[in-house]
Amino acid sequence: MAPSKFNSTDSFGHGDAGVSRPHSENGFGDSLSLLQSEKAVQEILQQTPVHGSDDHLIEFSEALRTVAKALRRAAEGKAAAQAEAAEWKRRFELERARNLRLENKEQSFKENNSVSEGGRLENSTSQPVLLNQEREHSNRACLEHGICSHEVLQDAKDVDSNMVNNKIMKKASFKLSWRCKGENSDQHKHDIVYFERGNITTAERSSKQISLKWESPPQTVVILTKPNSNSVQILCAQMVRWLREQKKLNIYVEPRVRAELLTESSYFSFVQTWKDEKEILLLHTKVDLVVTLGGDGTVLWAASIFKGPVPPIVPFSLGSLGFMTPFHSEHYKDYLDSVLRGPISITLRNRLQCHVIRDAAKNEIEIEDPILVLNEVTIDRGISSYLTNLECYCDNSFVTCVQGDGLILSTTSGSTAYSLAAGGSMVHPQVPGILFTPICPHSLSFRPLILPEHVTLRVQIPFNSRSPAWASFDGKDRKQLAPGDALVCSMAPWPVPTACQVDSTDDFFRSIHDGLHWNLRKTQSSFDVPLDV
Ligand SMILES: NC(=O)c1ccc[n+]([C@@H]2O[C@H](COP(=O)([O-])OP(=O)(O)OC[C@H]3O[C@@H](n4cnc5c(N)ncnc54)[C@H](O)[C@@H]3O)[C@@H](O)[C@H]2O)c1
Ligand SMILES: Nc1ncnc2c1ncn2[C@@H]1O[C@H](COP(=O)(O)OP(=O)(O)OP(=O)(O)O)[C@@H](O)[C@H]1O
Repeated sequence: MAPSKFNSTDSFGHGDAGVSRPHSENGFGDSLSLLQSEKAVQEILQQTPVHGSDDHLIEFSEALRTVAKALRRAAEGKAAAQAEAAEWKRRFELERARNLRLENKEQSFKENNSVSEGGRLENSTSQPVLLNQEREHSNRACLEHGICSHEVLQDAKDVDSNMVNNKIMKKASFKLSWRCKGENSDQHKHDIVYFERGNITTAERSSKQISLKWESPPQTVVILTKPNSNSVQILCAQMVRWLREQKKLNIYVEPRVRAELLTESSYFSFVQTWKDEKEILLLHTKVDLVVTLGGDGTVLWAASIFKGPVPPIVPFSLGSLGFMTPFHSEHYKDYLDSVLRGPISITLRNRLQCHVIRDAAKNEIEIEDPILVLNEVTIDRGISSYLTNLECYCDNSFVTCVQGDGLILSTTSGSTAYSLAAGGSMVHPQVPGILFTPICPHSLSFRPLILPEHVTLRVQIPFNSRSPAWASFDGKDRKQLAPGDALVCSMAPWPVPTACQVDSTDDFFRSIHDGLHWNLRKTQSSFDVPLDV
């Protein structure tokens, strides 16, 4: 992301940018007064009908309209800057938390000479050095061999919560690399585009198949299940027992599921769970693998639990459609066996990060927490019978105004869900892009778009909108957007890695064939008589 644009309210590119100067220059004070002034100007314009003969009034009202436009742009600049400020703040806090964690970790290794049995953390005086070396080595490996290497996520201040049977639980490390079909060597070229002797050649493509290889065995699994289903409950109990007895894994489930298991038998008392939101936020530091039992909704649910990094997910299909659930539950032992052994193909499913920017909160530094979606964010008319009136911007360029039932901003994973029903294209989940799909637009020429992954989209509810709009996130958590509010949306830095049954492409085609019966048609019969060629 580009550096903060606090002083760039004049970069909307609509011609009269000079009007929206930084606050001290334009004489209007802060954005609050900007928007109040805009409202006041709009009111004057509405209350004062101008007749064809009033030349001065026409001139005056034109000038007022220009001022109103300039004020709106300044306010929009503020909304974008707020979103960006929040993003930088979040990054800063993440970085600070990471540094603190590393410092604590090294400190705690210095203090504890021999932390656990089993020789894992013996020779602790040399451990910090080793950790540094490991980290350096892994960083180098990351740069040399793949898109990302591993990170050992032992949170020092969470040592207690990560201790099971007096053993420190260390997250399993793994390496992700491109799997190059047909390429003999493991060599990777890192420049994405080559420019040699005047010829431009692409070398790396982000849509190559990604392979996950465990560098230490996974130890902890969380199983997430669809509620209100007997078959899911039965399978869950069998899987927990098998993973514990045959694979010696630590197992987490949701509090509801733990209660169900304990009602069945006290045997399941080893199963762990979490108490509150704070513990859920730490789940990714303890869990090596996520297993979902349900349909696509359960995968969406699993993704929504992880507000930051997501461990690899193995989605078992116990629903009716299952676009994102390629594993059949009958063969769960074979599948889990091979996943735990690795290497496995994975699909890195991008998520969208959505910020709701309230007009009413324009003076506050804090804005609402971002919401991450795996399928899509939808802005629609809710229960209102009026057309939506959504002003859309891509980075700082005006895109269009959506007048219709609403707009879907979808990931490529979500392209087979609501966006598809609204006429959007189906897109392979590893294609980096954001789908811009209108819902029942009241115009003959509004075709859906696919935009590059790096853009920031902003959907603004104008003050003259007849009614509020509603945003929903993966079909849930509806939020009202009042006139003046905006939704800012960009690609999140934390994708959802889902295990493939075969590979990303094979799984994708299988899902559209089996799930949608895509382009299924009786084969046309051949001619009965031989063709005269
Ligand atoms: N008109 C529509 O098609 C429509 C309307 C509302 C919501 N939805 C979709 O439902 C999703 C929420 O799913 P849920 O299971 O929690 O709700 P749900 O139980 O109402 O199921 C919605 C259906 O959408 C399917 N689905 C979900 N994600 C999919 C994907 N990525 N590809 C193909 N199909 C997918 C599910 O399998 C299910 O059959 C939303 O994110 C939205 O995409 C679709
Ligand atoms: N662990 C969970 N806790 C709460 N709600 C869940 C959980 N898992 C799934 N859900 C919700 O339950 C609903 C149904 O789940 P899911 O889509 O997986 O099942 P399904 O409808 O049988 O499958 P399909 O979507 O393939 O038809 C969804 O709305 C989903 O958000």
